[in-house]
This record gives sequence, C-alpha cells and structure tokens, in this order.
Amino acid sequence: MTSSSSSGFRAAVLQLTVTADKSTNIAIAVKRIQQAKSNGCTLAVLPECFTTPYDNALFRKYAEIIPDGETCKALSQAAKSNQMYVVGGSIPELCDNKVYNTCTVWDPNGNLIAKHRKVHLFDVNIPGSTCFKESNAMSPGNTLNTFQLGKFKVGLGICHDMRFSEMAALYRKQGCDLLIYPGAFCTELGPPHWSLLIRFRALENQTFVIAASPARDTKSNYVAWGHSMVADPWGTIVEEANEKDMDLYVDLDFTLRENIKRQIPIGNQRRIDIYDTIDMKNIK
Ligand SMILES: NC(=O)CCC(=O)C(=O)O
Repeated sequence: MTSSSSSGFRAAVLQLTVTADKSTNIAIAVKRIQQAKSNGCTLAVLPECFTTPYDNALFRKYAEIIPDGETCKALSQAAKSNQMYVVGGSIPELCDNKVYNTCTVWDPNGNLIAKHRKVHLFDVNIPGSTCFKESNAMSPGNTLNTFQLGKFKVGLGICHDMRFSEMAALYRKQGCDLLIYPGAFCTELGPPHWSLLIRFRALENQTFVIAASPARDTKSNYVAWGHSMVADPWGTIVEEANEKDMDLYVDLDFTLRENIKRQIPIGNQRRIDIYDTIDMKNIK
C-alpha cells in the first residue's frame, strides 16, 4: 500500500505536549500537521483538550465558539494548506453559555465536516486514586457523529466515551471502518484500562481504532498517561507511543478489515431476536 491508495491511507497520531499557553499549543499542532503531511499522511489526529490543560477550573476560560475561534481558524487553514483531513482532538466549546468538550473535523478544503461533543463525561470517584467530575464544568453532547474519508466511514468519540461498547456498536452498525478517540487517560487508569479498551473496541467491532493522547507532563495538575495507540480489527496494537512528546505514522489497510469480517462473520451471527427481548433501560 502507498501512503494513500484504494485500500487505505496513512494516519498521523500527534502526541503533543499541552502547555498553559493556548496560542503555543495551537502553533505546535499546526507544525505537527505539516510534519505529518511531509511524512505522507492523509489524516492527522490530535489529542483531547490539546489547547487546554485538562482542568475544570480552566475549561470555560479557554473555551471558544465553533467555528469562529482561533483554534478552528488555525485547523481549517492547516487542513487546507496541507490538503489533509484533520481530527482536531477536542477543545472546550462555548455555546449558549454552556461548555462542551468538542472534537472538530476538517477536510482538505478546510471545511468543517463533523463535530462531536463528548457524550459520556468523565465523572469517577476512586478514593486514593482518581476523583474527577468533568460534569462540574462541561455539558454532555447528545449525538453520535461520523464523517466520510474517501470511501471509509469514521465514528467519533472522546476519551471516556471509549468505555461504552454500546456507542461503538452503534458506529459499527452504521458501517464505520475506523473509530477515533482523542483521549487523556490519567496515570492511574491508563495502565489498567487504556490499551485494553482500545483493543477491545477494535476487536468487537472489527474496526481500526485510533486513540490520541497528550504527552505526559508530570508538572501538570492532571498527568496524562500518553501511550497514543492504533489497534487493528484483529485487536492487535499496530503502533503505540510511550509517554513522551512524539508522533505515530501508521498505514491503515482496510483489506484486513474486509478479510476478518468475512473470516469471522459476527456481523451476521448476532442473535438480535434474543437481545431485543432484554430491556436495556433496566440494566445498569
Ligand atoms: N478525559 C477522560 O475522559 C478520562 C477518561 C478516563 O481516564 C477513564 O478512565 O475513563
């Protein structure tokens, strides 16, 4: 496969360091998108909250109106000048006085072709480990969102969204070939769950999965796990970053997905007749 062919394309996962300065973060992202282009990539994926330290106290301060804010202008321009698709990780979005954790997607003409507001907010309470209540600062989105990259369909989620197999299954049902999760797991929940969740979403849906994290900054209030990752429909890790500031360049060949779907045809084996008798609303 060349960097872009009928069977796939090359993707960049940009594991950049998020500083306290928004303009610096945007400039770093733009530079890394250019580098991805030089390395033959068709798609660049940025991390969750790549313009903003992951901190409830800062989300509203850093928030922007989409698509009028400085981040959207820069991503649109970067997508257009490099003739690439850009998945803009996420930024805090200000809309009707609410703040959302929102991913924007830009096509090679610089058009905004999709927007996903994080549906499942990161509210956990693990004494002695991680206590975070994202819903104190953010509002949840209420829709699932996809976009088309050539003949391939992509489903979008943000970080904690990846814990919900129901959401990924709905994307599978819609025919998604690839799921993308900008994310920022912490150093407590990253080691036990990050890789497992990514591989499982890939395996159970027979899709590729890209998860893009910020690099680890041990001086920040919220220390990201890093380990950006690409998993294939077999559940194998194709590429994994360590915790440092770095990028992954990965060739995605979707003939693998077609082969696996044919060889292990779980798409046709589901017993909806049984599942449909179970009332999901009553299952916690
Ligand atoms: N930013 C997030 O949504 C973090 C999610 C997370 O760490 C988890 O364990 O879930």
